[in-house]
Amino acid sequence: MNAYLEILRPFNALMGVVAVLLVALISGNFTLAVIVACVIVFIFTGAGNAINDYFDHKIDAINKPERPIPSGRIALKTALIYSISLFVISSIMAFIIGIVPGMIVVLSAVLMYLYAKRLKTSCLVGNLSIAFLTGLCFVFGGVVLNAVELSIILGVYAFLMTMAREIVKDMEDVEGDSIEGASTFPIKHGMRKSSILAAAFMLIASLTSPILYFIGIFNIIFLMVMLVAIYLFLSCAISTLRDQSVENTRKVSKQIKIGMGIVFMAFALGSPIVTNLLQI
Ligand SMILES: CC(C)=CCC/C(C)=C/CC/C(C)=C/CC/C(C)=C/COC[C@H](O)COP(=O)(O)O
Ligand SMILES: CC(C)=CCC/C(C)=C/CC/C(C)=C/CC/C(C)=C/COP(=O)(O)OP(=O)(O)O
Ligand SMILES: [Mg+2]
Repeated sequence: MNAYLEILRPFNALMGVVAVLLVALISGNFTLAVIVACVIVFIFTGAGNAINDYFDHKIDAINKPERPIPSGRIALKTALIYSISLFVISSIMAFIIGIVPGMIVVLSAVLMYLYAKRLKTSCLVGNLSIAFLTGLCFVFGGVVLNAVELSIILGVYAFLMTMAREIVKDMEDVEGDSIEGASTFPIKHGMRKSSILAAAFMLIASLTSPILYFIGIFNIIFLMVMLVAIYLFLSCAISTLRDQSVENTRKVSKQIKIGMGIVFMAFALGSPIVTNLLQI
């Protein structure tokens, strides 16, 4: 894959795009602004991944040398200019949609930069920043599509599950992070307490998610598909509590991401448009 595309982590960026499309699908508000919002989220997420790799280049040279910067396929300064350019482009596009979307993107870009430069090494603050930005992805779609209340509800779930996954990722990176002098939750409070905190976030998000059916946002198909995701998240929680090894946390991190994909399908199949289509 081209290094300038790879550094954006296009799969993550597309997940952000899907989040915006889901808000459109669930709210039934399809306008041209959806397309612009999707492009903004793709570019912003890519910029966030690029600035993250820029500040991580030393630790990535040890842990992930195949990445574009440590492998020499993108020069360090070029990566910085590339990331900042993408933040500027996504901000300008957002202001074209409106003042509020523009302010959301600019403030998010500042938070993303601060996360990558400094916040990620501080206990829980880095996790909260990424989880907030991931949840804000839905809210950004809601602001553009005039479906703010719905998007906040979905954003809260994205926040909770991303918090769980970020803590698991910090457990996976505990060796490299401690060499770098980071003060992540696993380093400060140990792997056992980290596994309990991550499992708590997974359980809260999973076990409360059927509420979205009972309050009428989604149809019965949502509930059926969610049972698969809930089963996966519960097994991730149990696995993390049982085994805090790097190998197992790497496996759990991947499984949580798969669970997020299943939740995306539950949101789509459970949406009112499908309800009307199937007359259920
Ligand atoms: C139980 C329930 C309803 C959960 C909802 C979970 C859900 C739908 C989450 C959505 C998450 C989302 C919008 C993700 C966008 C992609 C993204 C950039 C997420 C932030 O990931 C940061 C992570 O550290 C990147 O690392 P990696 O994935 O290893 O590259
Ligand atoms: C607010 C708007 C307009 C959009 C939000 C769009 C989204 C989904 C933002 C999510 C935040 C984001 C860009 C996260 C990616 C940054 C990242 C890779 C964090 C993890 O970094 P590390 O802890 O270094 O882990 P890695 O090993 O994956 O590098
Ligand atoms: Mg990194």
